[in-house]
Amino acid sequence: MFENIQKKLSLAVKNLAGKGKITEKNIQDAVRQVKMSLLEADVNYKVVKDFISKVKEQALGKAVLESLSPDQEFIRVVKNNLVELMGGEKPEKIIVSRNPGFIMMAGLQGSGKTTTSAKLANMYQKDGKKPLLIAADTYRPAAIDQLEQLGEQIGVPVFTGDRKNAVKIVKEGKKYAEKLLHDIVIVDTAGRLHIDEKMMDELDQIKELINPEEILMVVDAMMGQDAVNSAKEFNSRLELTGLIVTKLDGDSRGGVIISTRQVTQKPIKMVGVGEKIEDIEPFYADRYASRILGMGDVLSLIEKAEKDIDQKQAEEDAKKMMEGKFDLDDFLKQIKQIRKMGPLGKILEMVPGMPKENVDLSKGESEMNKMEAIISSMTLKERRHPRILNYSRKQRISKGSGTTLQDINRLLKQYEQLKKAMKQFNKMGKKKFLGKMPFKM
Ligand SMILES: Nc1nc2c(ncn2[C@@H]2O[C@H](COP(=O)(O)OP(=O)(O)OP(=O)(O)O)[C@@H](O)[C@H]2O)c(=O)[nH]1
Repeated sequence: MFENIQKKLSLAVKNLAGKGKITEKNIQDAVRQVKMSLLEADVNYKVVKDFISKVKEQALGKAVLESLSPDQEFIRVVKNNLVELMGGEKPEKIIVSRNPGFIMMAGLQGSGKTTTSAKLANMYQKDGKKPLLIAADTYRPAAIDQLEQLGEQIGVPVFTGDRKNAVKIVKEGKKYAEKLLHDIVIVDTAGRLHIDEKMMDELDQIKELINPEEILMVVDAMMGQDAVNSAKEFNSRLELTGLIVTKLDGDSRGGVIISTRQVTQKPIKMVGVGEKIEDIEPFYADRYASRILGMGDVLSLIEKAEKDIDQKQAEEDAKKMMEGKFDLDDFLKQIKQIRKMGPLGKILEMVPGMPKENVDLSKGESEMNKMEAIISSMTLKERRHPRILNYSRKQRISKGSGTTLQDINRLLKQYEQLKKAMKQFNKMGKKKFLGKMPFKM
């Protein structure tokens, strides 16, 4: 699946590798390839156009993350936008809150509607619910037999009524469900090869009758632009609540996911990934974006890089601190890092072995503000070598930071004490060090 898109994109970004930064000129080719790939995957032209201009704007304006190369950065931007295009990172759930709650299934013939109805029933049954299937696809009589067989296979009852009049079947099925206390009712409606007025009329009547919480259109991923057009029509007539895209396991072009979502503005709630009854899963836009881009390794690397930058820095700083090698610049970085985590006092409580009494960092936010202001007013040289801080330098800093000379001296004292304490801590090992402390941990 998605192979075409993957190959094209791989080629396009390969040409970006080795370039120093992202410019209009060097992404031209990659942008064109992304555009072609999406168009070839049957994504609607207008959707592609908007997508491309957004990606371009973001990629160009962006400072490349330190640990990423421009090609990786470009993929990152494309991926983030793809995820957004497909509805964001969180999968949207099918919501059934009433008792019984009705799910109405709609879609063209052969889209996988009957199979998907059974898959859903099976899913709910496994979840401890008591589902009922209503077979209202009278247009293709074999569909009723098919649903009966599937129902038997999964042990979920199937209401078939007189097998002739869909509206009547649903009406009786509803009563049946209420009587037998089924909590979720899934109605398999008729499909046609093409949308026609008679079918839509029937769907309207069924909708009126059951007032469904979910109206899900089943769309075949292999159907390309036809699927998109029919989704648009179904939605304008029935007001869908979501889509289920089937056959994503096959050789389909994944563009249907993007286009149907865009054209209807309705979420993809589930996807069908095989013919077996268990082959249904929630839709994770994130995963599909990765699959579309076909760069699993690069993408996980990018994600890791994003997370690691802070982490690596923190580890390096911590190591420096433990060795007593940190300067005031590191001290400032630590303060900033700590501030991100929350109130200082709380954090210090969590640090075992922190010499709270000797180094009084726990005076709270205002103290931290002062510290930050003081160090920020120093030159880099002063931060690296605090020993050069003579009276006139301190006076300048005091003015610049709006603090007193005492504040500055206190900070320097604390810094020296912490440095000493850390060195000692590192040399002795935690156990011995704590034994020397005037308080118990
Ligand atoms: N590979 C694959 N096949 C699927 C999937 N979902 C459904 N199918 C197959 O698609 C074919 C058509 O599915 P049906 O459920 O009969 O289609 P339908 O939409 O109910 O068709 P009508 O009842 O005629 O409207 C069947 O052979 C299913 O096994 C899927 O996610 N992956």
